[in-house]
Amino acid sequence: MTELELRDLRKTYRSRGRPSVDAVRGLDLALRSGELLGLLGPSGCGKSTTLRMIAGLETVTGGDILVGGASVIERPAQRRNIGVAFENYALYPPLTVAENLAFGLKARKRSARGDVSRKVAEIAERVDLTALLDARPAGLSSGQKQRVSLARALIREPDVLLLDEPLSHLDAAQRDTTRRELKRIQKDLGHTTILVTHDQEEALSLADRIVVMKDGVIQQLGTPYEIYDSPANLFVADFVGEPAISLLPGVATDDGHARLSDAARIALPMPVAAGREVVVGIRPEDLRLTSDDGIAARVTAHEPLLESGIATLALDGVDTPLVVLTEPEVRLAHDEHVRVAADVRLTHVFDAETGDSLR
Ligand SMILES: Nc1ncnc2c1ncn2[C@@H]1O[C@H](COP(=O)(O)OP(=O)(O)OP(=O)(O)O)[C@@H](O)[C@H]1O
Repeated sequence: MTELELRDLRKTYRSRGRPSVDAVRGLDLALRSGELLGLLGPSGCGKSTTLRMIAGLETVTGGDILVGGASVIERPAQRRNIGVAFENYALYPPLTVAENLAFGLKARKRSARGDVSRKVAEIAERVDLTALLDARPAGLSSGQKQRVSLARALIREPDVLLLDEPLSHLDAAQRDTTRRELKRIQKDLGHTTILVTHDQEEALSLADRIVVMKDGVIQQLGTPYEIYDSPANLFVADFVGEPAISLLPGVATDDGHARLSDAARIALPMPVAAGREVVVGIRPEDLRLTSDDGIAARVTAHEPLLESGIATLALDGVDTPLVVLTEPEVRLAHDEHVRVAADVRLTHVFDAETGDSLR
């Protein structure tokens, strides 16, 4: 069963004296029951607007939102049964954790007092908050506040769960643990979930599928592997991956190469008509330094890190730098001459004009 569906969903902001903004331009999406979908994109691409329209906190300019097959756009937020955990927690400071959780429940329907405390205890157990039920928000860490915010969204047993940048205020260590907990809780309880984030690592590690958005338009929908291994266009290739993919402009030759400059050529993974302007994309981990074959390059920077190093190379006559992951023991000097080879099967090729993948 499809639990949540967006059909040609649109939002235009109009304010007097200012040009209108098409924040969301015809979104079509169907989430399977229990699926966690990551909505990923840069600031201003329309993620929050989409989330707010689903939650009923923003009016819809066009299109439809269906939960369990029924349209909800005519329903006010409190009648949609959609749980939202906001980035800024939105907890009530004078109330204890238990009271904050109970508030979420009472706001929606009159529940018997015993029922409320049972539900609070149950959900606190689920998200590991039992020991903190009497604490107030001011005394909690960011990770704990995040869990209260999540618990408050979950306590209403929503049909759909919306998570807005759930890990953005956490430090690196908390982020790792909270991410794992979030995944466990979401899979345990089986909520159909949309997670909004601009952090690709968050999306890649948590989501069953990812939607990459730009300027209110879906660029690609796929599993984390599909998005990473087969980016649909230059934007997705560039946005997903850290360190970023190197994108090198070139011209296809009649012997199956892309000419990047007079001195630098690279084998193309598939036939492209000679003379066609392309952009060759190579991820840092798909390149290796070699002693004999490959292209001649000069080292412009090398950061030797614990697990692997990051080298930035200049190719003769090519303006775009090439970023390569190096083995942990490798040390490279500035201006050192090296040779570098790409794994042809993992090289991406895009149409220089449209930006679309040619695979
Ligand atoms: N209330 C509003 N009035 C006018 N324009 C708005 C309003 N809210 C958002 N916008 C505009 O709509 C576009 C999408 O904004 P939105 O907040 O949905 O993006 P976002 O991807 O969530 O960004 P961020 O990650 O920074 O929150 C932006 O151009 C933004 O300036």
